[in-house]
Amino acid sequence: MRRGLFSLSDLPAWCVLNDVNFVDVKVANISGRGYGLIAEKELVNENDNSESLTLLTVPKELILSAEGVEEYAKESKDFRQLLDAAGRQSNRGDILLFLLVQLVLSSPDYEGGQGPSTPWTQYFSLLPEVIPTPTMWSESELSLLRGTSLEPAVSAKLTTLTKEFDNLRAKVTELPFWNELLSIDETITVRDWILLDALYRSRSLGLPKSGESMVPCLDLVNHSIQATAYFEENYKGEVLLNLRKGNTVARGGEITIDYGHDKSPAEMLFSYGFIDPDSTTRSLVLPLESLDDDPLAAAKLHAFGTSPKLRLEEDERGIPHWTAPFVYLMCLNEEDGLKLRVLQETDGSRHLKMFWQDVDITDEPSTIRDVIQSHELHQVFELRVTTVVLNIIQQKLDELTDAKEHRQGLVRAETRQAVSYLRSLETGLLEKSLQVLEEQMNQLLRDETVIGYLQAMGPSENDLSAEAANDEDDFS
Ligand SMILES: C[S@@+](CC[C@H](N)C(=O)[O-])C[C@H]1O[C@@H](n2cnc3c(N)ncnc32)[C@H](O)[C@@H]1O
Repeated sequence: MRRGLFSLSDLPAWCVLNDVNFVDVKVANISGRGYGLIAEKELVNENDNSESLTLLTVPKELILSAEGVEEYAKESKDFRQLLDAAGRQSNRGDILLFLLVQLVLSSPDYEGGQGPSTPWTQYFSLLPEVIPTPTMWSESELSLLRGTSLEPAVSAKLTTLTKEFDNLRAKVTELPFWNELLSIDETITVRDWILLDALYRSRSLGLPKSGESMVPCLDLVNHSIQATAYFEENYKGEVLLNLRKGNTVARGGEITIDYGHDKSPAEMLFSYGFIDPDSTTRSLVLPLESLDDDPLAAAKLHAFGTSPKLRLEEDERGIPHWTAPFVYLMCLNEEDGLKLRVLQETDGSRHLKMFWQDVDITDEPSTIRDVIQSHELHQVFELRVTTVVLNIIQQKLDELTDAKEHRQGLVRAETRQAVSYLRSLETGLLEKSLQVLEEQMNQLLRDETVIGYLQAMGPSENDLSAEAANDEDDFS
């Protein structure tokens, strides 16, 4: 659907009308970052200054939160109908529906009849049409992600967004206005839904009282690890942007906030469409799949409860560490002491229970790593686990280095640059992790219990251990 027009020069009047107050700062174009906030004069907040220096105040009524959505539903019967038909599953989903309404109300194609506009209706047109997040990339750009940890995440997200949009269309068939826009005329397509999701993901923030919300004007502030400002929600429910203590911003200098310095490079690119080399932790997350020949695979996945992941992260000394509690479940079986049982309650309901040596770990499946420590064969278990993790990392590294660049189609220079940075960070982390795991494996292979166990297993198992680092098997 065509977007409405609302330029930066219209913003001051909108702010006056809606009680948004900028103090000594203004919105400007920032090279390579879209809009951002800059100082109109030198801003100083001394360390010992007990008063916060507030640069922006946004009234509670403008905050787009779960409460804000409900307020609008009270004012607009049409929106309430839409929410009742297709919403109330999650705060995010309801906010996306609110944004969908604003997209329609603010479009030059809109011919009226859908209830009152809100301050957001006009403000929506100021928001970018193109967000650099991967869900909005072209096929050629997406192909650059091949082998990275982001490839499965983006593909899964696009599948979810398509399903959400199809669901939305199915749920509004009884609402003629929306049915026409979404299904008959197809004026609104899945591309619009992807845009709304990207806007939400890249511009929402967690407020202490209102929860995950979008705050107009505060969402124009860019990120830096050396952030000069921070936001807060005061007792009146207003959102404030304050200069940090001990900070000075020169006239014309940009005011920034910290979007979160514990995010991995892939998460940063996924949520915001850029990687800040200074602010990302050296980490990556890979989805885990059960071992092909594990007869208990489905039960273990069910008992684990969440989708299993392998996380690699470098500490401050640059040493990589891995966490993947599910790999312990992958490598343990009945004969080791892992039991999965379906228990029937007196009311007839059935539950899957998981035990390690008769200790019930159903509620805390991730504690498996700790509870096996006291077992006499725990070094043998560690060897299996290390072998599996090592194989996963080796395979990922091969995928990453084997992926050939697909040169067809348009690829923006900034996208190519971001992906190439991501690839080099992930390659480095995988290589380092591999080295550490190989050392761990060699140490385990020198352990007396492991040696004894492998000898007892006979020559074939022994040969296996000698080539463990390259082995596809899991020793189980
Ligand atoms: C909350 S918005 C900030 C305002 C935004 N620049 C605009 O024009 O509306 C977040 C988006 O700003 C851009 N951005 C913020 N900080 C950035 C940075 N340090 N480097 C590059 N882009 C940045 C990214 O496109 C990100 O998705």
